[in-house]
Amino acid sequence: MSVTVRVPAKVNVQLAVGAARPDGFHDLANVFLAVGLYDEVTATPAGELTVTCEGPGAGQVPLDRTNLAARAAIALAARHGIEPDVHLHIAKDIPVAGGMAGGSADAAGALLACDALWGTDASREELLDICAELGSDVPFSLVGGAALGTGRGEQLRVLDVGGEFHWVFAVADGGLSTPAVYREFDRLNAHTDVPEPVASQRLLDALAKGDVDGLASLLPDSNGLQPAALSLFPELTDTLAAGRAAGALAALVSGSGPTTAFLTGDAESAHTVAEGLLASGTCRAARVAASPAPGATVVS
Ligand SMILES: C[C@](O)(CO)[C@H](O)COP(=O)(O)OP(=O)(O)OC[C@H]1O[C@@H](n2ccc(N)nc2=O)[C@H](O)[C@@H]1O
Ligand SMILES: Nc1ncnc2c1ncn2[C@@H]1O[C@H](COP(=O)(O)OP(=O)(O)OP(=O)(O)O)[C@@H](O)[C@H]1O
Repeated sequence: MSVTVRVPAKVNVQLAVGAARPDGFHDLANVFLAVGLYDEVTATPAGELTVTCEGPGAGQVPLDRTNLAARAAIALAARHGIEPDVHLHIAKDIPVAGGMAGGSADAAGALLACDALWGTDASREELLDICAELGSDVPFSLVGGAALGTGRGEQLRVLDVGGEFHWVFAVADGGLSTPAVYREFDRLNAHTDVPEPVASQRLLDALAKGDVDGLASLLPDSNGLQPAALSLFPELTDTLAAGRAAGALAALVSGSGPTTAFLTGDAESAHTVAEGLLASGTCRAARVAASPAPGATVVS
């Protein structure tokens, strides 16, 4: 018997970043929105813990116990006093090291798949606790939809979304390391009094109403990590400009980057913007996706 779980990618429609805390993390007001690009994680009984991965960028994904999906299986097994003897297969469609929480999605997917396979029957609360131990983005990958993440992003409040939003994601040539982007944020703000991060009520209202133009007007300044990502990856400025020129309502760096996100008016304009981005030669691939998307879900 095998269990397969489908898990979405995310875009941060707001990422307000506070000053570095003593533990090195940053307090956030992180407005997560799940988007319809998915990884699938399949858990199958095995003699020992093994991981395989297929799909774009699979070569960059570690297949040992550092893989976030493997770490999720180990954490669940340890809590229940069993061995993590499972084969995890990851069918990857979320860009790797792209700021779209691909590794976090695999962790949430593996957790749910192993829980079903092993019959450990963990409560939602226990699953969310394990997710938070694995990484700041992992709880949201489990929950999906839209949520405000505070603390380091792991404390979630579910948000209302009143309509569909249509996106294009431009995949860059190369990746960015999340810790490196936060370090660059610290360097750029070394002489600044960084304010407490707060969620924008106007942005939450736009999400709740499904107000595409309202959301578009707020996105250009909504990602506090964008200056750091652009400083480390200056070519992204050209990608953002190309997407705007192709008709996107708004353009921003997705999370820590280097994937860039473009909000469009409808599904048809998303395809037009994707074509324009590809033709511009400023990205490696352009993916169309709608939001909100459901969180980690058992599909078979
Ligand atoms: C950029 C985002 O993707 C936005 O959602 C997240 O904040 C990153 O979440 P993540 O990849 O799950 O990050 P974690 O695995 O928890 O942490 C990786 C590293 O990112 C930095 N980090 C992460 C989250 C946070 N609130 N402050 C940080 O400074 C720390 O250097 C940390 O060592
Ligand atoms: N299951 C996994 N899938 C992808 N990368 C993984 C996985 N497990 C560990 N990693 C490592 O994590 C790094 C970051 O990958 P990931 O795709 O999660 O980045 P990201 O989408 O930028 O993350 P985030 O948006 O949460 O900051 C990779 O370079 C890889 O070395």
